[in-house]
Amino acid sequence: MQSMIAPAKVNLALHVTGRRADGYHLLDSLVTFSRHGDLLEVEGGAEDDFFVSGHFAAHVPIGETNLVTRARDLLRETFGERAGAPVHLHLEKNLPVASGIGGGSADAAAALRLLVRHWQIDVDEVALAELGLRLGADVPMCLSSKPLLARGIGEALEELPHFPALPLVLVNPNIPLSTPDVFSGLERRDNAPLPALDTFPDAASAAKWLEAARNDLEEPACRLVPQIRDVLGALGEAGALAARMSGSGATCFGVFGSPHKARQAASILEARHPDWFVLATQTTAPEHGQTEHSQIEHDHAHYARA
Ligand SMILES: C[C@@](CO)(OP(=O)(O)O)[C@H](O)COP(=O)(O)OP(=O)(O)OC[C@H]1O[C@@H](n2ccc(N)nc2=O)[C@H](O)[C@@H]1O
Ligand SMILES: Nc1ncnc2c1ncn2[C@@H]1O[C@H](COP(=O)(O)OP(=O)(O)O)[C@@H](O)[C@H]1O
Repeated sequence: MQSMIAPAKVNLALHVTGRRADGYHLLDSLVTFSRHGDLLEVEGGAEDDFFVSGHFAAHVPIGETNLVTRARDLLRETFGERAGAPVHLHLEKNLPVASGIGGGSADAAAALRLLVRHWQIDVDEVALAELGLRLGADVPMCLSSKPLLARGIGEALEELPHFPALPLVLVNPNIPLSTPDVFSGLERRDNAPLPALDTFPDAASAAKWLEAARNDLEEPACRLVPQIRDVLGALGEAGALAARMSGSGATCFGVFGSPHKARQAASILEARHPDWFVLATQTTAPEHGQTEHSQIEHDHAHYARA
């Protein structure tokens, strides 16, 4: 059996800078990945099957739209016989679904990596990213899972080799948000790109830089789910140096000065808001991309009572 973490993606900043003729938006986004995520396991079997467990399993679509089985089928379509042997796939769904932290995209990226390894298919990183893009705009960045700048529709990636690991608290009010609905609500699509990136020696300097950056999707997302403002306010009250929404929401993150402060804030938020998803975590350093993840971290995750 082989397994891999599918880490949560956090858009620390996301500027919408234009729109392509096909309707996809042009982005300029600073993206990091968390130590926590879903877990995907693969092993050979007599026939294909796919099983989902974990706190958010009930929210995962099973069938043709699932991004894990779509990744498997895309590899079969592309590599034929070489990807022929049946596989058992098990997804432990720990991240909220449709929540702006790319859980489905991360699952797809983990499935591509694990299956390519399982079937011993020789495919280079560029070709794998091209396959990933066919599953979703966020899949190439999830294949990297390192701190990076994402441009184009999210597929033009520039890794940031010196980005620090940031202590974060992720909070979701347990309300799913549809990505296309949030993009549709944008009032402006020609916003300025990200401010110039500095070197960030620590969390405080990253939080300072965030003051001059935005998530342009925050406004339309808040119109659809006003509780996002409550989440941002609660993160601020719990001591976050900066608090923003990730992706198309509704998950927000707070940046904290130390892992200890992040855990303390998560405990406060859990006590005050037992119906929210709260997770104290840390972003991965540049030397820890998806290929190096081996073990999921379950500690300090608080899942709202269903
Ligand atoms: C907004 C972001 C930011 O990282 O994250 P999430 O909120 O999904 O986590 C991504 O751009 C989401 O990427 P992903 O979720 O893979 O998008 P896709 O499946 O390719 O597209 C879903 C829909 O989102 C819209 N879309 C997506 C990406 C993009 N650059 N422009 C868009 O307009 C389109 O309406 C598209 O039909
Ligand atoms: N393995 C999966 N996990 C989560 N969502 C999935 C998966 N496969 C398909 N989906 C679909 O993808 C959509 C986006 O989910 P997700 O990637 O969690 O959103 P976001 O990128 O906004 O965090 C969901 O509405 C869900 O129906």
